[in-house]
Formats: sequence, C-alpha cells, structure tokens
Amino acid sequence: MNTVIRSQLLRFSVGRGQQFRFSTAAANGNDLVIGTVDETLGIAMLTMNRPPANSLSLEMNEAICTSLKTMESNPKIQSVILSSSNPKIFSAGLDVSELVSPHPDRLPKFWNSLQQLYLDLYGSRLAVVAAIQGHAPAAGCFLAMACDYRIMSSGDIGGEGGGDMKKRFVPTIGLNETQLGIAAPPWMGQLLVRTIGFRQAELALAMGTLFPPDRALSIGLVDAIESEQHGAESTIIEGLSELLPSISKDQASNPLMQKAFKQATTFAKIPPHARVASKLVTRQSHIHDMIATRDEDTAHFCGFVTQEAVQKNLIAYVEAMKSKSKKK
Ligand SMILES: CCCCCCCC/C=C\CC(=O)SCCNC(=O)CCNC(=O)[C@H](O)C(C)(C)COP(=O)(O)OP(=O)(O)OC[C@H]1O[C@@H](n2cnc3c(N)ncnc32)[C@H](O)[C@@H]1OP(=O)(O)O
Repeated sequence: MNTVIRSQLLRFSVGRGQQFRFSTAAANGNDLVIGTVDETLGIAMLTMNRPPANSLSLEMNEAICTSLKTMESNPKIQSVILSSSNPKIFSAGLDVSELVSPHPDRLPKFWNSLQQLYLDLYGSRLAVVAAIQGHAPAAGCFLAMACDYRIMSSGDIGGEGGGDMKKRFVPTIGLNETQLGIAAPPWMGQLLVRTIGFRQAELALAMGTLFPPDRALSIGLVDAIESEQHGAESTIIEGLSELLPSISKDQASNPLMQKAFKQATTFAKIPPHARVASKLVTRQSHIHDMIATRDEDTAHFCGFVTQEAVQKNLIAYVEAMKSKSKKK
C-alpha cells in the first residue's frame, strides 16, 4: 500500500507574488491532494484528487491532514476551500477496500487516520468552506460536515444526449451507512445531530437517507446551493483562477466555485482570534468527547467491521458497486 511520502512546494508564482502550490503524494507519485495558497487574499484551496471517487483510504486521510497542517502553519492564511478534482463526486466516503478482508495491523491505523482527519478538520483554526460539486455519501458527508460552511451543486443537465434525452445529474449527500449494513460511529452521528438537529438526524441515520441538494438545504445540511452552469457571459473573479490547481482551471467561471471563493474571502476578513474562539465555543466539547473515547472507538470499529456478517454484507456491496460500474 502507498504511504504518503511528501508534501512538497511545487511552484512559486511571480504573478501575484505570494502564491504557491504544493501537493501531498503517495509513494506511487500520484498527487492525492493539491494545495494552492494565496497569501495576499489569506485563502487557500485544498483539492482532493484521488480518482475515481476521492474515497478515503489511510493515505488519503493522511494527505488531507498533512495539507491542512501545511496551510495552517502559514499565519497569513485564514480560510480554505475544500474541493474535488472530480466534478461529479466530492468524496464517495471511506474506501470500501479498507473495510473488506482488512489487514489486522492496517485496520486500526486506517480508523485512527479518519479520527485524526475529523479532529484536524473540525478543530482547524482555518475556516473551511466545502465546495460540494458532486456526491457526498457517508464519510463524504462527514467530511463536508466537519467544515465551517457547505455549498452544494444544485445538479445539472448532464452532457449525455440532447433535447429530451438530456439526463439530469443530481448529486446527493447524507450518512447512508445503514443502507450498507453498517452504522455511523457515534462522533459522526453526533456531527449530523449538531448540523441538522436531533429529530431530522435520528430519522436520516435510521433510514440512511441521501438528500438531493434542495432537501439538504431545507434541513440545514448544506448552507447554500448553487448552479454549476458556466454562463456564456460569466464574470471572472480576480484571484480565483490563480487559486485553482491546473487540473481544475476550467472551474474559474463555475458559479459554485465562485460562491465558495467569496465565502472564503469573507471568512478571511473576520478578525481571526475572535473567529477561532467562537468556533471553539461550539466545537470544543465535541472534540474533547471524541478524544476521550478514541481508543474505545477504534476497538469497537475493528471488532464491528471484522464480524463475519458485516464482512459478508460489505463483500456483496463492493461486488454490486463494481458490476454497476462495469455496466456503464
Ligand atoms: C463504531 C462503529 C463501527 C462501524 C463504522 C463503519 C464506518 C462508518 C463510516 C463511514 C462509512 C463509509 O463511508 S463506507 C463508504 C460509503 N460509500 C458509499 O456507499 C458510496 C459508494 N459509491 C457510490 O454510491 C457511487 O460510486 C457514487 C454515487 C459516489 C458515484 O456514482 P457514479 O455513478 O458517478 O460512479 P461509480 O459508482 O461508477 O463509481 C466510480 C468508481 O469509483 C469506485 N468507488 C465508488 N465509491 C467507492 C468507495 N466508497 N470506495 C472505493 N471505491 C469506490 C467505483 O467502484 C468505481 O470504480 P471502478 O470504475 O474502478 O469500478
């Protein structure tokens, strides 16, 4: 398995003077995460880049944490946009291959990396804006909930066919674990309660509901929705293009990315000490609770996932996923 081996400064731009980019890569050289930073604006962009679905493996979790820490260590940066290089999938949640027939040494490490991702993201001194361009099921939804603000794509008319044949692309978001025969861990479930309130969360967790954007907005799972139609006369916002990594340059006129950029800019202008202190007012107790039960949570997770019945469910689920993908 790959291990994250570098978080490297790749380029220093002379254009804006204080903009640079780096990537956090696995041993095979793939950039799992691409980071760009604009010190003048005080904002950064962290683009998840693990094809095909930005699923969260041990290495991916570590790469996101490493990149976030790199950004946090720069005192000029106050906010960050969390985005995906895949326009149709924000993150498909945990990499299911981590759960199926797991190696006994790797499984607790994997779970620890997810716990750490939660602690780093939810407790970050940076204001994190999730630009949710596509699907965000299960731990993909968790990632978004650990941010400070969520903007979701309203869905789009896909490029398949024309006229009446046009196919609507509707992304969904939610903790759908029960549909997979597993349960979200307590801290993830509680994050949903904190985000959408007790009754809505109770129902959504039991049913494993995946919400389309309008429903997600109406229950407060996301803060805003935005079309992704790039208008012919789209305005270009100064600074966004430079912040986008080269693989996502075409997103500069995307209204969703523009909205995320504006929100990140707004966050960056708030006095940082006050913003961070107020963030801790609402988040610190949840973080402390999670740290206090961390080892117990890991033991519970490993015990649960390795049960024969759970493994059977997961194997069937992965097979169904693969055959669906093959049929396309
Ligand atoms: C203490 C309690 C203990 C128990 C705790 C359990 C842990 C609970 C916490 C979190 C659970 C999870 O996150 S489990 C993962 C859940 N995720 C899903 O169920 C999503 C599955 N994927 C999809 O539904 C779809 O892929 C999609 C809606 C995200 C996108 O659909 P689309 O049609 O665009 O793409 P494809 O389905 O064709 O997929 C493309 C490609 O990606 C691979 N893929 C997708 N999801 C995953 C994944 N989660 N892990 C690994 N790989 C994934 C899929 O197989 C395709 O690959 P190939 O083209 O190579 O076949």
